[in-house]
Amino acid sequence: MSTTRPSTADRATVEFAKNQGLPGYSVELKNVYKAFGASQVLNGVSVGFAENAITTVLGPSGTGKSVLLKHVMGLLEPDAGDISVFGQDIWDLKQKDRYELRKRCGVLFQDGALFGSMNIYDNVAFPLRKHTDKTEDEIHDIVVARLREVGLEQAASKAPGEISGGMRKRAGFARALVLNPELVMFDEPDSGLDPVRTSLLCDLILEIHKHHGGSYVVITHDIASARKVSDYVAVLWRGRIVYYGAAKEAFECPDPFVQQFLSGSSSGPLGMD
Ligand SMILES: Nc1ncnc2c1ncn2[C@@H]1O[C@H](COP(=O)(O)OP(=O)(O)OP(=O)(O)O)[C@@H](O)[C@H]1O
Repeated sequence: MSTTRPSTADRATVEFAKNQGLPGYSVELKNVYKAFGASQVLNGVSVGFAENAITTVLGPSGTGKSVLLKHVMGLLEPDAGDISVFGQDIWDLKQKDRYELRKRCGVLFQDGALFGSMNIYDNVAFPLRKHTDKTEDEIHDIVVARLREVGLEQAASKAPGEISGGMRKRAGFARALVLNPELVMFDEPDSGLDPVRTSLLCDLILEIHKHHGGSYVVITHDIASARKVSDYVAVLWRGRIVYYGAAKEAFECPDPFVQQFLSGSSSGPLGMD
């Protein structure tokens, strides 16, 4: 008897994960569509991001990876489709509740998105001062611990402009972690870093994930980073998830597009368009 291989869309659903005895998903997108004017960027995206695991969303430049991330953050509203975070449909929530939900999520933007007018310590302390009633002593302990974790204890008093791009990313990572988020999203953490610093940042992501757990979503087009950090891989192309699976399987996937993309080859269905 032949068994039918489940489709990418099936494999990325909560129901499938439950049936397979796999962990559930912190985030689930079902048939999400988004256009900007005539440009259809998300064209029926269905994918889940597993609890307590690192999922990488890979895809060529301009394919909508950052747009996808902004939908998960509730920063962009889909034209159609459902987005649930921690089991709650974010667009069914009142704005106040969506805001509360967002506090359970940390984001590391491409450039760290630090406030240029604040030193590194104050940047990392900012979410604690804004969203909690903690005393300055309590905030101090948390900020110092987080800065130590990312190797920036000595840079606490520096301005973002006085440290390197890699250090800014690490500071952004420390800030993304201060509220103990259950979901952390990384928008191209490797952009602008040389291969050695990219590899070190990947080590840091793995180490901190091992220590704190949670659901991590890494958006990138860097295959080496994906190989290093991923438990699961989702490949986004032309507004759809064309592949979803365990990282080990992904790199052996026979699909010509996935193979071309994951091997970085110039021959295959993916061109410059
Ligand atoms: N707010 C917006 N208004 C109009 N178009 C947008 C907006 N945000 C994104 N786009 C368009 O959506 C498309 C996808 O952009 P996105 O930044 O998500 O790509 P990406 O896959 O993250 O690319 P890269 O890997 O190069 O960062 C692009 O054509 C972009 O111009």
